[in-house]
Amino acid sequence: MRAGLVQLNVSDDPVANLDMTLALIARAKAQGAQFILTPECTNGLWSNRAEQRGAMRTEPHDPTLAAMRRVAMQHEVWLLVGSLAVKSNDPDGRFANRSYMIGPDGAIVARYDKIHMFDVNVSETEVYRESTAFRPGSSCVLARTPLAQIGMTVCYDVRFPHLHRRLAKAGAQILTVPAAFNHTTGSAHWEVLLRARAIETGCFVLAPAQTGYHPEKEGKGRRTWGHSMIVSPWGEVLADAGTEPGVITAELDLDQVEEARRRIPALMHDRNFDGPA
Ligand SMILES: O=C(O)CNC(=O)[C@H](CS)NC(=O)CCC(=O)C(=O)O
Repeated sequence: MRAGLVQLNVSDDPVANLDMTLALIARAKAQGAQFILTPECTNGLWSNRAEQRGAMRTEPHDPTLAAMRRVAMQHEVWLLVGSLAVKSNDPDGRFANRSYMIGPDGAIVARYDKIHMFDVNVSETEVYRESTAFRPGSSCVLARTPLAQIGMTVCYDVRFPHLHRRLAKAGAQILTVPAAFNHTTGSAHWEVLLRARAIETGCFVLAPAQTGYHPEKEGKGRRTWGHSMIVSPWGEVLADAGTEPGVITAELDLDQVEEARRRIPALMHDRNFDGPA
C-alpha cells in the first residue's frame, strides 16, 4: 500500500486552508497514494481564540469535514484528516481536537479526540495552554480498516509511550501522529520521538505535520517544525518532507510489522515488577 502525507502551512482562513489541502490531496493521489493523511488542525490555526470560536462549526456543519468526505469518495482513497477543531458538547464551550478516519465511500469509520493537552511553557515567551480552548478526549481508538489496523493519536500524544504501546498490543500496525509541532521542540525531539514510538511498537509511524509561520499568537510568533515523516517498524525514516508544504509518499509493506516484532519481541516481554509506584 502506498501512503501519502500532506504537509500544510495553514492560516486562520479555513477556505484558503481547504484549497491548499485539496490541491495537495490531489497531488498525493497522482503519486499513487491509496491512504492519504493530513496534519493536526487541517482547518486552521488561530492566534485569537475568540475569532476561532466564530469560525468553528459543529461536526455535522463543518465544511472541511464535508469536503474531506467528498474528496475521499472522488479519489477512492482512505483519508486520515489529522484533526479538525470542531465545536463539541463541552459545558465550558471548548472545541474538540478530533482526528477522523474516512473510507473511500466517504463514511467516517473512526473518530479520535486528542487525549493529552499541550499545556506547556516552551520558553518564557512561548506559552501554550491547549486545554483552555480544547476539551481532551478520554478514549484510545484503533481504526480497523481493510488497509490496516490503525492506532490514532495526535501531536503531543507522541510523548506518552504507554498510549502507543497499548494501541500496538491491541493490534495496531500503523500509528498515525498528525501534528502541529512547534519549531523549538521539533528541532530537538520530533524525529527521535517518532522513531522511538516505531521501534518500541514495531508499527509504521505516519506523521503528517504543519510547517512554517502561522498567524501571530497574542503578538507572539507561532512557527511549526514541518518534517512530516514516514517511519518503518524498524525505525528507518522512509520519507521526510523538509520544511515546505507538499507531499511525501512511501510504499508500506505490512509484513515488515511482523518481521520487526519477530526480530525484537519486546512487545511480548512485559513483566510485572516491584518498586516505586
Ligand atoms: O492550539 C491549537 O489551535 C491547535 N493545537 C496545537 O497546535 C497543539 C497544541 S498548542 N500543538 C501541540 O500539541 C504541539 C506539541 C509539541 O510541539 C511538543 O510536544 O513539543
